[in-house]
Amino acid sequence: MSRFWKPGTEKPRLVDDEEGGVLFYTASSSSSSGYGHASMEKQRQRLPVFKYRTAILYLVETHATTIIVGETGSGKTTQIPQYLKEAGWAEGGRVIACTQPRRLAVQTAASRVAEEMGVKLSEEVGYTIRFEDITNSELTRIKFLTDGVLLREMMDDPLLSKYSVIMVDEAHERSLSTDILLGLLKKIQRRRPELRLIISSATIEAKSMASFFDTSRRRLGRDGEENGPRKNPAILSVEGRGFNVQIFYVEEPVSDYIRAAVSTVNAIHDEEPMGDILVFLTGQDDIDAAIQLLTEDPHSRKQGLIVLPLYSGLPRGDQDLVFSPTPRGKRKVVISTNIAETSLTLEGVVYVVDSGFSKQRFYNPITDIENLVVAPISKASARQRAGRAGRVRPGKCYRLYTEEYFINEMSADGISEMQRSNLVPCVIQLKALGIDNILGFDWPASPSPEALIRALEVLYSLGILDDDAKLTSPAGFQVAEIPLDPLVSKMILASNDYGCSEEAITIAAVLSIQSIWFSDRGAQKELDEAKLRFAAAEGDHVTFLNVYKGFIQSGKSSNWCHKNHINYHSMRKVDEIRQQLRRIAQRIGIALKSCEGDMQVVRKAVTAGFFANACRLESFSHNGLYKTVRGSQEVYIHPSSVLFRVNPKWVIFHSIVSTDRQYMRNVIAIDPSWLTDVAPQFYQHQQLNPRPH
Ligand SMILES: Nc1ncnc2c1ncn2[C@@H]1O[C@H](COP(=O)(O)OP(=O)(O)OP(=O)(O)O)[C@@H](O)[C@H]1O
Repeated sequence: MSRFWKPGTEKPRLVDDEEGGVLFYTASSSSSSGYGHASMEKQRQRLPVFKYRTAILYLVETHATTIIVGETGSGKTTQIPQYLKEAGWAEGGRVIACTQPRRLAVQTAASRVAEEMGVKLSEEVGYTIRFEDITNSELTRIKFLTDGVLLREMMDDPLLSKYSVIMVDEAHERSLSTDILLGLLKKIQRRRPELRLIISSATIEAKSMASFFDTSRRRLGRDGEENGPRKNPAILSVEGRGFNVQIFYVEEPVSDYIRAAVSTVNAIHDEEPMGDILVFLTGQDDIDAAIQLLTEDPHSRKQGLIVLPLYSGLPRGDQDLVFSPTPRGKRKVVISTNIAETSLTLEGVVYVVDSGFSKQRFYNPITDIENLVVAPISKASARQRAGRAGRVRPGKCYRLYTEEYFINEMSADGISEMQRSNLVPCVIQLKALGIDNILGFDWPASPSPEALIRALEVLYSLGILDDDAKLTSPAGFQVAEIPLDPLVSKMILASNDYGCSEEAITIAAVLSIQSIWFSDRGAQKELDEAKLRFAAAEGDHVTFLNVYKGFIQSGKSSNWCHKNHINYHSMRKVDEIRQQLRRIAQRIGIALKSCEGDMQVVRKAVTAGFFANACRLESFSHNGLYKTVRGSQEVYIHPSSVLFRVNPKWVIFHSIVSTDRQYMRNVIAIDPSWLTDVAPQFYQHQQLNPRPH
């Protein structure tokens, strides 16, 4: 049996990192009083980055690119944009941009900076995430946004001309959008020497990033002298962090990280002084399981704990609870995915419990399947997670893996998303920005040629690229204008021909949020019954239409949602996204039209977008074994689908989740002849002939 170290029962160890220095520098005891009643301005001045204010402003002035590495919590995200503004970089109508890989980080950083500046969020300080623009084109001077949104802005303004400085924060995450953005910003710099870039992170490999941006040899003036700012990037290392974070490791590997996380939370609650706990698990399933153990299991339930989930699909109201102050005498436990890993400050958090895992995308170009799989995190992520403690007072981080594993086996940075994703969205984005030679694009880390070729092939079959691999006109340009996965956008475009754009837009809106169902723990039976009231024989997409229709007929009533186990906040969001998509559709020439209940045309429109995800029933064993038509991969219908156990012969799925098997989520029944109608180049007849048995 593995021996599980329990906090409080043995002496905590403060450990050294692999470079020999103390992993987390211990702040002097005077800092442990926290900021308490200090004024906001004093708080700002106590952050480690404050000592570097002049140096940062000097480097930004004199260098085209500045790379800033500073511990988590040192003040990079919240302070640097303010320093830039104070130094005049937002004068003359210019804007300072700060990008984040995650939506939640964008929202919280913008709120914090607005609060520190004493201004209303949406005016001088604002933010933009997909489907939510809290800025004012006249007033906003500091703008937080996801890197994906900044990429979209390039479609209207390829040189991003309104920005004076663009700070790419948390660059170590190497999200798909961050990498595309870095490649494009490097191009823009050549055309806009006055633009300044800041690349910041706690854990970035500064030297390789610097060599990527180093254009000094290419940019010498005629006489060999440099013009304007220096083209070789400056690297600044911000020393120090706010507060000490002690790191603890388990002595033996744990076999069940959910149970280990729960027992660690309970041990902290029993043994440690007050302070909230942030637990990192991998996804909603894990989180629900841990919450169930912490709140319902008589062996592990504790008094005085307020247990809250945090994941990207959580409705806004529930997310806000996480940020609300903890009532006196209680301890909040936030159980989160890696959404809380970077940039976030949860004020009451003193303890972090790190499972060592996260859900990551992995794409296989051979099978053409992108999976979300639970995989070990990198050292960079582990440091970010630990950095969520010790932000407003000293903290502790409990790692549910051994120290030896951390030092010897955990990879330093992990694999960038670019190298493990389906590249269809990335390729269309670059094409829309006029980058024709995708294979020759200057990537910070090159994607696999197979994945790129596969993406080109899919886009060609969708009619989005022509024989010269250029965007088709108008279809390719129209699809690129819709801020959704190109397969969903193609479905909307095709719905124009089938006369069902209203339905396709509703489906697209539902697919862009995590779930419209309210999954109350322990109420699975009631949820299943509620689903049956809306279930359509054609599949999940048509079921969504039934739910949306019911919601509208109820007058968008929260009561109606409650009675039907439907998440009211999600439906409000669907309605909002739907309105935005309708506006975009009209702008690009799609007629808004309903097919008035003719579900065959809706299914054809779905097929026109998702034909690459077609599957054929192979056998009824194990509740229905399917194989993908293109890659012959074994897949099953997910139990949450209305088609689970119904098993139509031919289906199309929206996405795959992997647990013990590969499960198709959001499934619709189709007629195989539609596949050759909508994508003759992709499907040759002979592939579709064998009958299921
Ligand atoms: N919402 C908040 N409430 C209270 N304090 C906050 C808040 N946001 C930031 N702070 C304070 O400002 C400090 C700096 O935060 P900031 O996000 O700028 O750091 P950072 O260097 O960007 O960290 P990271 O690398 O983790 O994103 C925090 O450690 C915390 O003390």
